[in-house]
Amino acid sequence: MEKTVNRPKVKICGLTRIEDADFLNEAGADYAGFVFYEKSRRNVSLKKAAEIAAHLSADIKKVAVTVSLEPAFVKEIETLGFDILQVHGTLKTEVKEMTALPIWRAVNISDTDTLEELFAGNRESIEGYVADGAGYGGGKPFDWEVCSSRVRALSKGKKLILAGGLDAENVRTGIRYFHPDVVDVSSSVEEDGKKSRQKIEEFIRKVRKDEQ
Ligand SMILES: O=C(O)c1ccccc1NCC(=O)[C@H](O)[C@H](O)COP(=O)(O)O
Repeated sequence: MEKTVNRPKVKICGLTRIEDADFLNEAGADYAGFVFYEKSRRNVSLKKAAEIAAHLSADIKKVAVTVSLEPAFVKEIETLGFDILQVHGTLKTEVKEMTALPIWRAVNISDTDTLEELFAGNRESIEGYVADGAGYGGGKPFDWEVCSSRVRALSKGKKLILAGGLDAENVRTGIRYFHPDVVDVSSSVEEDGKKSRQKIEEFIRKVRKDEQ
């Protein structure tokens, strides 16, 4: 018998095609992530992101996923109607000061010894922490066993978004470890580098499966 845990919302990250929006609508995702990072294979232009976003159901929140976001880019993201700014790398002071959008601070965990440092600072200006694996959208989990209680404590009072190598097989374990508000996935819901309708549906089904 599985112990009852909270049912988190689901973010599907790295949309690159209009049909990806259809997949999220059909599967009932809660958040859609658009990657603005030139080095990523999931990078999209603002124009392309706007085109895809226009096909999303109104109740799916749009997350702009960025790395060391430049202040000059913030207004453009706001103009396109994004709901949340997700910032990996450095969170610049000017960015915090200039936007009213909720900020999700991503912490890419590679060295568990430095976990506390990753969560340090910026606390008052952020809405949530994305606890993510090493690399950007790398599809690898961090050490849940070593980190879960510390991550829960460090993110207390903020939203916790669990990311990094989640898939339909491990997501319920991740939920039990972290009790996240949101689970965030990209790599495992792809087939040949493209989002897969079937994998997205399967992932969301697993997250929302009734507890027994
Ligand atoms: O996905 C990317 O290419 C990416 C590039 C730059 C910054 C962040 C990126 N993805 C970050 C995410 O939103 C999450 O880490 C992602 O959904 C989890 O990815 P995965 O481990 O592949 O499931």
